[in-house]
This record gives sequence, structure tokens and C-alpha cells, in this order.
Amino acid sequence: MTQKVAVLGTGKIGEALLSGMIRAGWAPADLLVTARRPERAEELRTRYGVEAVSNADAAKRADTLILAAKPQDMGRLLDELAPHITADRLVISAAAGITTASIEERLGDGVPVVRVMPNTPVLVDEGMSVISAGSHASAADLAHTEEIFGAVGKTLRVPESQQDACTALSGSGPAYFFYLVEAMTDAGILLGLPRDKAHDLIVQSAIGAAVMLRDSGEHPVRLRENVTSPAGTTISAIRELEKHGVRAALIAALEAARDRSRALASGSNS
Ligand SMILES: NC(=O)C1=CN([C@@H]2O[C@H](COP(=O)(O)OP(=O)(O)OC[C@H]3O[C@@H](n4cnc5c(N)ncnc54)[C@H](O)[C@@H]3O)[C@@H](O)[C@H]2O)C=CC1
Ligand SMILES: O=C(O)[C@@H]1CCC=N1
Repeated sequence: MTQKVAVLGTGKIGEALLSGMIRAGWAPADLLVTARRPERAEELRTRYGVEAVSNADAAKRADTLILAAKPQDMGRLLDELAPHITADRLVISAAAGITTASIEERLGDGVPVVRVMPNTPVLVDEGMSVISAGSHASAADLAHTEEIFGAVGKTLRVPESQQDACTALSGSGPAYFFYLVEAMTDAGILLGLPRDKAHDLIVQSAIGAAVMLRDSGEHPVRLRENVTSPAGTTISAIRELEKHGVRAALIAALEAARDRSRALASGSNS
């Protein structure tokens, strides 16, 4: 029997995942989506050829439900699902901060829940998805989750106690790199380069550095040292980064992201 997968709350990450699953060979006929606004449902139908249904219908018809609404909207979404969901479904939550225990409590009846923190590079099949099992999730449920998210990048299993930290590192991670590129492009402009050229130089440097980090087997410190010539340009830049506390700023930033993830678990809206 064909397994149906539904994406519930198909916004940015939900659509990124949906598009990746279709690229990876899932038939649109086996995929369902839900969206709050009818125009959004129509857009997804037209763009991907998938059926848009209500949350209740998704719970009745799909074997696997991927919850991709904002943490602040999860309570309402779970309330809509609870009357219709049975323990032969798998619920995968991508919501930052929300624990499997809180989802299990709302859905009841031993429904298996897996928590996943993906990131937007699933759009280019270079995602990083961090996976933790809830108390009713089986080995087969974890394997099925890995099959879905592994189709659009790497996966890593972690204890759920590490999910908030992983959210800070890889869930939000792409944003930090985009932010750096934006800031470095501004620097290029200050140094007199046209914006498009500055952008291309920085992006290609980022790609080159990322591939070296992934493929060279070298420690990042060694890779940086190889760029840093005695009395050269790089060390002058590094001194400024240290003077401005960039390392400490990054540590504080990721700590703040981890704390925000924890706060979302308790329903914080502010
Ligand atoms: N954007 C990202 O890079 C990542 C986001 N996440 C998580 O994914 C979730 C969604 O984030 P985004 O895609 O950025 O937000 P988004 O706001 O783009 O998407 C959420 C979508 O859910 C819809 N929605 C809300 N309640 C609904 C309901 N009851 N029924 C149907 N649809 C409903 C909204 O209309 C919206 O389209 C969040 O929980 C976030 O923590 C996880 C990893 C990465
Ligand atoms: O900013 C957020 O809350 C979401 C979770 C990880 C990435 N984006």
C-alpha cells in the first residue's frame, strides 16, 4: 500500500521540504498539504500538483503528518488534529522548541511522534535535519523520518535534550552565513567594489571554504592558518575581528537562539 505523507502548515520550511520530496521522487499524488489561507492552498496545488486538504482530512488520510506550523500556532493545529488521529499514524514535528512530550500529551492514545529540526538548504538537497524520537516512536518510525529528510540532505539522530542547541546551530545556522555574506558585501562596497562583484567574490569564497571544510578533513583552525600569511592581510583582519569580540558575539548569539527555542516550548510569544 502506498504511504501518504501530509505537510501541515506549508509555509517556508514546509514548502522547501515538499519541493525536495518531489525532486527526490515522491509522487505528488501521495502527498497532501494543508494551508491556512485558501489562496496559499491554490498556489501549492498549482505549483506542485498536490492535493490541499483540511487538517482533519490530512489526519484521516495520511500515514505520516509533518507539522510545519510556527511553534505559536502548534496548539491550535494539534487541537484540530487530536479528534481524528490514531496510533497507526506517524507525527513528525519540525517546530522549534516544541517537545515530543507536549505533542504526545495533546494527541494522546500512544501516537508516535518524532521531532525534527531541518534547515532551509533542504531546498538545494543540502539540508541538515536533526532527529529525535518521542516515547512512542519505533525504529521503523525513525527510519521513515530519515528516509524523508535524508532525501534532501544529511540527517543526524540526537537525544531530544540536545534539540534546542541543534536548533541554534543548524536550524538557524544558514541565517548566520547569509548575514555574514551581507556584511562582507557591504565591506566590499566600502572598499570601492560594485555590489554585484563584491557579492560574487564573497559567495564563491563561501562556497570554496564550505567545500574545504566538508572535504579536506582538516581542522578549521588549520584551514584558517593556511590563509594567514606572516605580516599579511588576513592577520590584520583577524585582529579586528578579535578586537570587536566577534567570537564572543557568535557564542552569545547561539546561546540566545538556544534560549529562545526553550522559551517557545512554554508558549512564549514575546
Ligand atoms: N524557516 C526555517 O528555516 C525553519 C523553520 N522551522 C520550523 O518550521 C515551522 C514553520 O516555520 P516557517 O516555515 O519559517 O514559518 P511560516 O510562517 O513560513 O510557515 C508556517 C505556515 O503554517 C501555516 N499555518 C499555521 N497554522 C496553521 C493551521 N492550523 N493549519 C494550516 N496551516 C497553518 C501558516 O499559515 C504558514 O503558512 C516553525 O515551527 C519553525 O520553528 C524549522 C526549521 C527551519
Ligand atoms: O527562526 C526560527 O524560529 C526557525 C527555527 C529554526 C530556523 N528558523
